[in-house]
Order: sequence, then C-alpha cells, then structure tokens
Amino acid sequence: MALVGENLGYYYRKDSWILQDINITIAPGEVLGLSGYSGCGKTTLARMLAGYVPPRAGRIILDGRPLLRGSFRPVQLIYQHPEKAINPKWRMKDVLNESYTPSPEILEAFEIRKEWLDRWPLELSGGEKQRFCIVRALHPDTKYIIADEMTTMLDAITQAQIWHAFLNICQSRAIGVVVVSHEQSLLNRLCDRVYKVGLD
Ligand SMILES: Nc1ncnc2c1ncn2[C@@H]1O[C@H](COP(=O)(O)OP(=O)(O)OP(=O)(O)O)[C@@H](O)[C@H]1O
Repeated sequence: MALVGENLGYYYRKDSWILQDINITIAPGEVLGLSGYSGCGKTTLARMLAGYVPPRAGRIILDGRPLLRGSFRPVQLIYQHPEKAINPKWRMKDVLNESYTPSPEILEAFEIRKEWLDRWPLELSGGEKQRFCIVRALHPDTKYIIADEMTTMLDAITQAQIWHAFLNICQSRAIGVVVVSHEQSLLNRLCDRVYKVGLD
C-alpha cells in the first residue's frame, strides 16, 4: 500500500515551476523526512501528497490507484497551525469526535485532559489544540499522515513526548508518516530517511 508521487510538478504562477520531476515513494510504516530551505516547496509538496492540491504535473498513487479526493482521506494532513484545521464554533469534544470516537487510551497517550473537551478552541493553547488535530488524524482507516511542521510551536520536552506517542501508534498500525520540518536534527532523530526538496 505504498504512497507514490510520480513526476510531480507544481506552479502557482503559470510557467514559474516551484517543484519539478519529484519522484517519491513512502512505504507503510515508514517515516520519511522532507527537508529544504524556506520557500523551496515543502508545504506545497505535502499538500499534493495528501490530495489537498492536485499536482500541475504527475500524479499521486495510493495502493496502485490514483489518490481520490473523496470525503474520507486515507492520507491525512496535520498543519503547523491547528487554528487552520479547527472550526472555532465547535467545542473541542465535537472537533475530536468529528469523524470517529477516539479511545480513552489514545486521549491519555496525548495527555488530553477531560476538562478541555467542553472548552471552545479559543480557550486552549496552540499546543493543546494540536493534540486534538493529531488524534483526529489517527482515524482507524488512516494509511498515511503528512505532518507539516506539526510540533514547531512546542517546547522541546512536549515535542519529544508528542512524537513518541504519535510514532508509537503509527508504527503499531503501519501508518506511513511524512515529517516536514526545517529542523534537520529533528528529522535525523525521527526519520528512516530524508528527502531533500529543492537545491541548496
Ligand atoms: N498561494 C500561493 N500563491 C503564490 N505563491 C505561493 C502560494 N503559496 C506558496 N507560494 C510560493 O511557493 C513557494 C513554496 O512555498 P511553500 O510554502 O510550499 O514552501 P516551504 O518550503 O514549505 O516554505 P517554509 O519552509 O518557509 O514554510 C514559495 O516561494 C511561496 O512564496
């Protein structure tokens, strides 16, 4: 059930390609890093791999078939800023239960406190909200997760705890993970291999 990007290319302004001829394969359970200088196109590539943006060239294949943009996303994307992914008019328990009911164990693994569930998004910190986005992405049918600067806003200790919990679950379910980060030390620590986007 590999996730494959074949000859991918992207531009925002016509004839001004920011990504070209990207060939990338992620195996189930693999942790792949995406590195590269600021503005080289990491987020754009992440969005294409998750099926949020159709490539201008090439295609995304999941399990031998083109990735469909259906209602359920087998490739989940976690953004740097959880505010972008959470409806501000929903209480956190509704955000959490949007697509499945997470077990008490998974909530515990991410240290999500019971009293947070009745709060509005504005009443939680960015790091607290991000835990909900991570749990939500770990839907039972998720095959791949693209984590775009997922823990950039967190202190080093919380960052380490969250990655530990997250990668344990991904490993146990053979979920493939793409870690997008500008922090080379984080990529070296977490990833089986690192793909460099752009030239530098
Ligand atoms: N919606 C857009 N319209 C036009 N240009 C865009 C748009 N989004 C991004 N870009 C440009 O595309 C290039 C790649 O952006 P992208 O966000 O993918 O890079 P990145 O490697 O993730 O950057 P960073 O590490 O700084 O987050 C940048 O030059 C950026 O200015």
